[in-house]
Amino acid sequence: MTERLYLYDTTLRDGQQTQGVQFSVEEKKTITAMLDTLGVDYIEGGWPGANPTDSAFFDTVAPTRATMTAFGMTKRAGRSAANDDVLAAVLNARTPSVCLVGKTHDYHVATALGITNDENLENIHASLSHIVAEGREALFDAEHFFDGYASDRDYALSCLHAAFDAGARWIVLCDTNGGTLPGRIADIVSEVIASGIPGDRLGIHTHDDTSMAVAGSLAAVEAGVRQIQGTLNGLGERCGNADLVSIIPTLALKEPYASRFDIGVDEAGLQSLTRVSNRLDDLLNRVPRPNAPYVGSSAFAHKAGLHASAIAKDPATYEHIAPSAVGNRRVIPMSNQAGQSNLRARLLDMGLKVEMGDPRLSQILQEIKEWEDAGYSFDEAQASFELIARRVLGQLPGFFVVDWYRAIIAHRAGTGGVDHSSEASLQVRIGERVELSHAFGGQILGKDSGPVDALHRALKAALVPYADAMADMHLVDFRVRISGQGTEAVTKVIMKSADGQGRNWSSVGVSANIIEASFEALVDAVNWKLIRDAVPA
Ligand SMILES: CC(=O)SCCNC(=O)CCNC(=O)[C@H](O)C(C)(C)COP(=O)(O)OP(=O)(O)OC[C@H]1O[C@@H](n2cnc3c(N)ncnc32)[C@H](O)[C@@H]1OP(=O)(O)O
Ligand SMILES: CC(=O)C(=O)O
Repeated sequence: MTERLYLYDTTLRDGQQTQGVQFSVEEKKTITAMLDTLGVDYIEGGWPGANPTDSAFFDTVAPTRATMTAFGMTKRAGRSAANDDVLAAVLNARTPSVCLVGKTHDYHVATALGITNDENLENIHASLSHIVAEGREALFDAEHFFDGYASDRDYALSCLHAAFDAGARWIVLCDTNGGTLPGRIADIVSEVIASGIPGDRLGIHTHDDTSMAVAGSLAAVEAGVRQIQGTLNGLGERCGNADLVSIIPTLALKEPYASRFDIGVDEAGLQSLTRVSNRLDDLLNRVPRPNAPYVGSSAFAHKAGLHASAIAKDPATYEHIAPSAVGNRRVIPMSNQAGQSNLRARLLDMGLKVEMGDPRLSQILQEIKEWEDAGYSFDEAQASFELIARRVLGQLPGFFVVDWYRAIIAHRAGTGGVDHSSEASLQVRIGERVELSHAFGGQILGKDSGPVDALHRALKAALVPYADAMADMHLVDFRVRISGQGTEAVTKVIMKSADGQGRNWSSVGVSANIIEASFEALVDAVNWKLIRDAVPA
């Protein structure tokens, strides 16, 4: 018999408090749909009345399976709950559930609110009673509860009981400043339960300021709380909130949780997790964190030769779960840490079967190690690795040859605006055909782009017979790293590209000259795309 453990998502509220994150109404709706498909129980949509976006979101969002929740704060002192305009705006969103944050730390009551402890208790009780009287499910976010408990245990508890007695469905214990460690959270939760608020009326809301928000949430569950609040990808104020993308699979797949709790997320929801996490990054125009637990592109990447060798025998040797359970996939990257097992696995991924002991395997490994010695790195540039392997195996089609290229940038001070600050020309041969092209850099985020963009455009324009393949290819990330010092320094460029068919790939270029390194990575990226369109893997 499993017990219900409720998931409460605050990506659209605390997640929006992340520095640099500003969701539009449409983005909020997209995220709402993602969360609803994932299977969380509550979606905190924002603070109606606090800003036009949140108000418009609540006015227009489609009905959800999850309980849509509006967030606000307890009423101000000196007025009734019914006469508090901030509370009225929250209720006007007409959500089935309302979460109000209130102070529970005596220091904050005095310093931030400037009122007496009793006035604050009255604000909490009256506000939560008002929500309940309006027929809504009421939640109380007990702000700074753990710090308040350390400062004045009895007062902090009396704040919780004021909300509980008013009929709040959930009392959510917030580690607002993120400084409380998991063991302490567990101890305090046990004491709250001993004070008379049962665990199935308690929630936990942690922040990641000590990198332990997930651990703190799990400690609270073990001590008895039955609601966890968190955000997708750990978005949130300062260092972020507890990451639901880690919490969900941990609860669903790991003991003692998996057999004990029902978290309402089914197998399909769990398998959508990697896609949901990447989609959020995409909306935020962020590069997904490769080492994100469960869903990162490196979460199941086996770089070391010994690991890859054992993985080929049984993936459980170096994987804590099957990557497919969370919609992720296994990667066996190539690098100077690799042996023949990595190599054969990678080649197989590309559709190239090479028998163990084939001398070309050693030749590819040797070349990879020599290239890496010269500054390249293939574990994060699998497209460039594939081109080397195909060349050694005699399976690299000759799509085009670049005869020459030239890139220039122009800067004219005081002209009051330059149409194009970079341009590039090049000549390519495609069989017998010779194509000469010229392009200007475009605009990226409203600014003139650089010479690499101009080269990219010129190359795409020159590859006339491959126009269709080029049309849906674009650059998604470009990273430059300098290694070595002074005149010995080399520049490594890692270029990440994508196409309209949902493929992502990375290529590498190395040179003392940043344009040359970039162009090398670009040519690899284009060749890989042409191979894939000709030979889908
Ligand atoms: C821990 C958390 O993350 S809680 C969520 C916090 N989220 C946000 O603050 C984002 C949305 N906030 C806002 O848009 C604005 O702060 C608003 C619209 C809510 C309020 O704006 P303003 O009226 O201009 O007030 P301002 O933001 O300057 O200050 C907040 C006021 O609320 C009071 N207040 C803070 N918490 C509470 C509370 N729990 N109960 C009652 N009053 C409170 C403060 O004392 C302060 O009052 P003061 O102006 O008399 O000093
Ligand atoms: C309510 C909230 O976000 C906090 O206390 O951290």
